[in-house]
Amino acid sequence: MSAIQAASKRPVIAITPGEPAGIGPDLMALLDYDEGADWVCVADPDLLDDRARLRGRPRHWPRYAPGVHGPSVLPVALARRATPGVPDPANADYVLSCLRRATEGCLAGEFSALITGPVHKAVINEAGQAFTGHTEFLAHAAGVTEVVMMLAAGSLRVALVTTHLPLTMVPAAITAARLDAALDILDAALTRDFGLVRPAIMVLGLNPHAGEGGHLGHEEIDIITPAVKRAQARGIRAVGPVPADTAFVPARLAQADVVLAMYHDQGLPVLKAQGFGGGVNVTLGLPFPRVSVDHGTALDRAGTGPVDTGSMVAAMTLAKALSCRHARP
Ligand SMILES: NC(=O)c1ccc[n+]([C@@H]2O[C@H](COP(=O)([O-])OP(=O)(O)OC[C@H]3O[C@@H](n4cnc5c(N)ncnc54)[C@H](O)[C@@H]3O)[C@@H](O)[C@H]2O)c1
Ligand SMILES: N[C@H](C(=O)O)[C@H](O)COP(=O)(O)O
Repeated sequence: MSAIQAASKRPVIAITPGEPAGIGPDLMALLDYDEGADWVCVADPDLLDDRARLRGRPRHWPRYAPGVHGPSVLPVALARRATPGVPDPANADYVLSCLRRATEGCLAGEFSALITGPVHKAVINEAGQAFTGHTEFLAHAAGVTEVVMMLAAGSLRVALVTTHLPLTMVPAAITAARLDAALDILDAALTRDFGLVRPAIMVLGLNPHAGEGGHLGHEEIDIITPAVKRAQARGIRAVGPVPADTAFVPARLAQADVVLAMYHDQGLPVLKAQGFGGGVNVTLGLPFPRVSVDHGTALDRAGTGPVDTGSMVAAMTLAKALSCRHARP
C-alpha cells in the first residue's frame, strides 16, 4: 500500500471507462460510488460531463489529487468529442493512454487495483494499434509472461488456458508449459486472493468427448492428461480432462471450484448465459488486482438505452476486497 493509501486507510482504485462511444461513460454517470474506497476515473472530464448530462445525472467530478476522497477524475484528453454508439479510431490512442496511465499507477503503488470498462478491440486495431484485449495488454505492460483470465458469476468460475486467439491457433497454443503455468497461477490466486483451501480445478478437454480415447483427437492424451498429472504431483487438486459438454452439468460442477476451459468460447458462453450482468472478469497473475465487467461496449445502449450497472458494481466490490488482500504483508 502506498503512503497515500496508508494515510487514508482505504483503497485508491483506478477505473478506466474504456471505449468513449460505448456504455463505460454511462456507467460512470449512473453508479453510486461506495464510500469505502477512493475511485479515480482515468478519463476525459468533458466526456464524463457530456454523458452525465445525457443521462440526466449531472455530477461534479473533483480532480484527482492526494487527499481527495470519493470519486475523482484523473484527466486524459480525448482526441475528438465522442458520439455515443459510434466508435472513432481517432480516439483509440486516448483509450490506450487511459489504460497506460492507470496501469503505471498500479505498478507504482499509487493505485491499489484497476477496474476496466469495456473497450472496442476492432476500432483500436483499425487505428493501427495491435490490441487483442486488456488481459494481454496488462501482462505485457507489467512484464509478466503468463496470466490467466477468469470470469466469475455467483458460484461459477471459469478460467481460460487461451484467451483472444483465432480458433485455428488454439490447439498449438495448448502446450505443456502453458497448462503448467495456468494451473499454478489459478491454484495460487484462488488460494491467496479468493480464500479457497486447495481449490478443486476441473480441467476440460479440447476435443468432443475429451477426445474419445484418442479417436476424436490426441491433445487430451498427449498434453492435457500429463499436465493434470504433473499438477497433482505438485499438490494441486486438478481433475480431468473432462468432456466440455457435460462439465457444466450441475452435479459435476458442484465438485469443482473452478472450470479451466481450453479456449474463450468453450467456457464463457456458459458463464455469460448464467450470470451476464452480474459477473466479473479478473486477471490472475498480475502484480496488482485487475477486475473488469463481464460485458462489452453495448454501443446500441450508449447515451440513451437502459444500462445494467450490476457487473460494474460487482467489479468494484471485488476490486475493493482484492485491494485489501493484496495490501496484507
Ligand atoms: N471488458 C471488455 O473490454 C470487453 C468485454 C467483452 C466484449 N468487449 C468488446 O465489446 C464489443 C461489443 O461486444 P458484444 O456486442 O459481443 O457484447 P456486448 O456485451 O457489448 O453486447 C451484447 C448484448 O448485451 C447488451 N449489454 C451489454 N452490456 C450491457 C449492460 N451493462 N446493460 C444492459 N445491456 C448490456 C448489449 O446491448 C447487447 O445487446 C466488442 O468489440 C468486444 O470485443 C469488451
Ligand atoms: N474475454 C472477455 C469477455 O468475453 O468478457 C473480454 O473480451 C474482455 O477481455 P479483456 O479483459 O482481456 O479485455
